[in-house]
Amino acid sequence: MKIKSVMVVGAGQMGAGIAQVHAQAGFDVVLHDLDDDSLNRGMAGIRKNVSRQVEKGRLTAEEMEAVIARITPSTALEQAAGADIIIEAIVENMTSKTALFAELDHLAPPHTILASNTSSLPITEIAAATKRPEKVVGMHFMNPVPVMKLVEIIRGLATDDDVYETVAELAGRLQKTAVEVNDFPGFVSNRVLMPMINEAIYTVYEGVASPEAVDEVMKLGMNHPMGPLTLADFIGLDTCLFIMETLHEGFGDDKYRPCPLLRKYVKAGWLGKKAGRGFYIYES
Ligand SMILES: CC(=O)CC(=O)SCCNC(=O)CCNC(=O)[C@H](O)C(C)(C)COP(=O)(O)OP(=O)(O)OC[C@H]1O[C@@H](n2cnc3c(N)ncnc32)[C@H](O)[C@@H]1OP(=O)(O)O
Ligand SMILES: NC(=O)C1=CN([C@@H]2O[C@H](COP(=O)(O)OP(=O)(O)OC[C@H]3O[C@@H](n4cnc5c(N)ncnc54)[C@H](OP(=O)(O)O)[C@@H]3O)[C@@H](O)[C@H]2O)C=CC1
Repeated sequence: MKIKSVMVVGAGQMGAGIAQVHAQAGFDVVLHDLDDDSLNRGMAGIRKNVSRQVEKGRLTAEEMEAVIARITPSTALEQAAGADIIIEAIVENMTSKTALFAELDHLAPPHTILASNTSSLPITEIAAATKRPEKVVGMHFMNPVPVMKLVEIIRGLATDDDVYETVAELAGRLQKTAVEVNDFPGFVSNRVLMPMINEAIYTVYEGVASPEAVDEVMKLGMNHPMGPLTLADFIGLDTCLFIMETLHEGFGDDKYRPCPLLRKYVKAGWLGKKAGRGFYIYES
């Protein structure tokens, strides 16, 4: 199937990035969120990102306006009726995602692919909330979406080969590389990345070193572009905790136990960069 129209649900840091890369690749995109404030924040982030490309001389001001004009912000989920693919990027919570997928299943035409950008939750379980599990797939973009080349594509138990091919081809049209993985908690990316971040948080919790020192060790010693605590703040500490909980529960293995300091920060509302405070303090 050739994708022509795209809907992205959730206009947070990932949803906005996903809408941006599709608009830049020439697709018409509906960007949905629950309220106008979230949509305005998402659209402002997109404008800021695309205008950086104008400053760097890669796009003209007219091209920038054309990219932004291809994105229609909307609070009406009924727009699902016009989409060939819907990419969900709402909060990393199974109850919220299954409720949304059940609703999308009612609103979208039978041919529409329902994709989830989940970081860790089982695609098979999300698919079971619909009557079209064969058309449900994981399409896991990396943050920041406009920069990172990978899309991890996750096959649920029932995902059709055609659906996998269509989504892999779509990733190619976005200039990204698709990597196929099977449906296990955390897939590959977060099964490997998140325990490293959780362990870095333990080193701070146990007083082994300050956040700055931990980050410096990993940047200078391992050539990571960001230290793990800066990266955790960048991802969002709520999302990091959700992912660790999914790994812990999914494998039943205590090696995935979320660090108590991570829980404490999330309870305090210190969610990282998006909240202005996490392991570091950010100016708005
Ligand atoms: C949790 C999950 O489920 C999965 C995940 O996503 S895990 C997170 C995966 N992501 C990472 O690991 C990111 C690690 N960090 C990095 O790769 C780099 O620090 C970075 C790309 C974010 C920034 O790179 P940098 O060299 O330090 O900064 P900088 O020179 O300012 O930026 C490099 C480019 O990225 C762009 N960029 C930086 N931050 C950006 C953002 N938030 N949004 C969009 N573009 C951004 C810049 O405009 C610049 O673009 P050009 O090369 O086209 O000029
Ligand atoms: N952060 C990251 O680095 C990565 C995250 N992901 C995954 O992407 C998803 C989104 O993460 P991220 O963008 O960071 O999160 P954010 O918190 O930045 O954004 C989530 C957005 O979804 C909105 N939302 C919540 N529930 C609904 C709903 N039922 N319908 C429509 N919109 C809704 C939120 O609105 P409000 O604020 O009003 O609640 C918010 O605007 C998660 O599944 C996450 O695991 C994947 C790769 C990387």
